[in-house]
Amino acid sequence: MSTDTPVDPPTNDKPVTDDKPVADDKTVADDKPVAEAAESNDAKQIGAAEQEGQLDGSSEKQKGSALHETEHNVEVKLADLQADPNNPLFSAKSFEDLKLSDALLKGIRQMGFQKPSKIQEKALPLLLLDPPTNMIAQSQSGTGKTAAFSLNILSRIDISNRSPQALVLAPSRELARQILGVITHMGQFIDNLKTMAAIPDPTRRNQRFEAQVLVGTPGTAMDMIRRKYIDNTYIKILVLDEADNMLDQQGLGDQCTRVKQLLKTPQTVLFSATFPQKVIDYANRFAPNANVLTLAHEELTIEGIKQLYIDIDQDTDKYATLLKFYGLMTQASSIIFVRTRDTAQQLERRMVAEGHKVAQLSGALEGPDRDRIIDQFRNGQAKVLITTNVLARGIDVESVTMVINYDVPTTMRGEADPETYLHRIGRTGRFGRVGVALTFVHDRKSWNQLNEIAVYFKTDLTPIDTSDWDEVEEQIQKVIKSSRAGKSTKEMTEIFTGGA
Ligand SMILES: Nc1ncnc2c1ncn2[C@@H]1O[C@H](COP(=O)(O)OP(=O)(O)OP(=O)(O)O)[C@@H](O)[C@H]1O
Repeated sequence: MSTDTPVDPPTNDKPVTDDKPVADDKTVADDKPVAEAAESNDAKQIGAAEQEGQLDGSSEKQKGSALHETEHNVEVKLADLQADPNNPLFSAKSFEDLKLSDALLKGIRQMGFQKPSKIQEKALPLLLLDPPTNMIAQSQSGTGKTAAFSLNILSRIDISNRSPQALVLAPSRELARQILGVITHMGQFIDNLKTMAAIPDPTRRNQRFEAQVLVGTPGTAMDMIRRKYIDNTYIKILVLDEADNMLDQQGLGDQCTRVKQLLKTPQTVLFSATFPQKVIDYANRFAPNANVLTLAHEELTIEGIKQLYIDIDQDTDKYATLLKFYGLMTQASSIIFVRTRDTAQQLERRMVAEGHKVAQLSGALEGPDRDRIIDQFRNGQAKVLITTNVLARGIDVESVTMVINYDVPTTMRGEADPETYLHRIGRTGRFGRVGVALTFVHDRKSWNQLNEIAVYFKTDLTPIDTSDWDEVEEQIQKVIKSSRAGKSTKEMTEIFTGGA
């Protein structure tokens, strides 16, 4: 039974100056404890800073721990997926059709993008409308939402003006750094473009943010605007990435609202893979009269992610089971999600003491440590990352082939949390790749929670047959090995049903 305490602010967003902060810098726990009853185990089939170089690894593909295969192979498979009208990566148009500047087209090509995805093709023309119109847009994890809103920003800014004109807010410093990396990379051929991070940074004190594009976390952005280090006069685009998450959390939602109130009627753009009903009304008020692109929740699961679960006798056996997967976890990169900071720290200590190489990142760490750890994970120096929900959303590391839900994701009230499940597993299987998502259940309660998630998404989760570990290993290995070859879902299903 776990009695650990959580409280993991997603932004770790402390004021960056040494003056007294203007406002309380509220932070919100990203994971909360749930009193776990040791209930009977009865699992059944579950059905139905100034950015000149690279800030966060996202501007260069770092394949440190990816499996090797030819780029040609990947591109052929991706082209197939992008030619299928039912696939979220499909588009009928080319980037040239989207009326982007030559500098942007060059940037996109430099990033290796051949064709837009569905969300890019649909959202961009609406975002670029004149007069600017608000947008609420949803698309599956890993389908290129960042590029969609970044291309709008980079098309709209007036480069002759050095003042901030676009502000992107994200729920974690890691995601803010990643988005900044994407925008900077994409805009590298735009002369005189300046981009900067508005995240807690003790090395920057009392300095103004002179850049056309700012990407930050809500608390810091709010604080910096109030102290006039960010000039709000010309900010004409406000983007909330992972918008449902930010608007739904009391602290972050308040901060986002304050930021918006400090701006003069910006084009307000909300993006996420999930928009649960409970935040839709708030989203509509936050971005009034928006063009809306949404999906039904049955459409949200990504085909390339093979969803498995393992039924473990009791909580105390979870650790032993985890270790059985260690070999598979280190084949490429893996993320282990746990509910609380304490579990993350304990798991790290135990695994390291037993000679395993793992890294751990939670909101308990200071910003520079967080940056170091995520960068090590991106470049493959660390292959196994233990983390909390702080990294559940948005993080894009293409070598991640396996996600383990050591704890089933739950809300603060201990109910199943389908949205967090979807975001967590979406750290793999990105943009046409495949991956494995494995969830541990260890009692009736966790089984019920996972079942609720499966029913919500109308998706099937495959149980792992623990009577033959060699077979389990072989099956997972087949998926992992095919992970960058765009293996089709049909082929993956065959692997797990013995048909291959
Ligand atoms: N048109 C494209 N062609 C090829 N790759 C692309 C294209 N657009 C985006 N990508 C790549 O796809 C990956 C996922 O993109 P991104 O991180 O924007 O997804 P997302 O939709 O924001 O996911 P999440 O919901 O998890 O935040 C990135 O590595 C990005 O470089």
